[in-house]
Amino acid sequence: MQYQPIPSCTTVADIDFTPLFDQIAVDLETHGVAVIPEALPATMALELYHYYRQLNGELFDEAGIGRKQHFHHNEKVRSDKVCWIDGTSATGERWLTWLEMLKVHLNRRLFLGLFSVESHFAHYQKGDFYKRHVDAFRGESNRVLSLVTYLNPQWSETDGGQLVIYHDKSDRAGTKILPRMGTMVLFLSEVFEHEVLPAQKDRYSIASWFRLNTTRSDRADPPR
Ligand SMILES: O=C(O)CCC(=O)C(=O)O
Ligand SMILES: [Fe+2]
Repeated sequence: MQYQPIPSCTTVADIDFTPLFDQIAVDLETHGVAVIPEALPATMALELYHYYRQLNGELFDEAGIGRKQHFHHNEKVRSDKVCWIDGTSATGERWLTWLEMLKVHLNRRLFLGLFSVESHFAHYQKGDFYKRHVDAFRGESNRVLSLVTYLNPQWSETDGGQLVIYHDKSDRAGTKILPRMGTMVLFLSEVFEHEVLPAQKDRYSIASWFRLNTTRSDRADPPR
């Protein structure tokens, strides 16, 4: 189905996100995973898509693996390029505000104790992939909840680039999701292994992680 933008007279402030946030909460509570097509309103999705595309790779880095002193690049595992989203652009700021609203809602509904969120725009070029992995290792990281939002106006099976979510260690087939504009996928970061199959054309997405607070009085723990 073609992605239908909502009328341009509608602004994000007019949109009631409660039904979407409720659906996310129910799906996470029931399955630990939520897959919601056309979740992000077109006004927001298109703004993010156009803003990060027009940067033309400026501010983008090769994606890495691990955090802090364990951080390294490994193009055998992943080959996409990423741009961390911060509040220095109006677009980035609006996106972070939206994530904050979702965080507050999920904390109220599910008592997850989510404290902060980090988010990057990712560009996979033809042939790029991300091998099977988890976003957080039990006890080692404070990433609790992963959210991937897709920003591709046209995408079909033959374009590859599916996200595959594996339900347990022995699951070989997984559930495949096409990275279509507005689709959101959420899952518990420590629980679900997943991978991105090689994309056959440019693939755009935003990955976000909600984190617990591990700040101690003697050690600050900034988002990344
Ligand atoms: O883009 C996707 O579908 C998932 C990306 C991912 O797994 C990650 O960045 O950790
Ligand atoms: Fe991941």
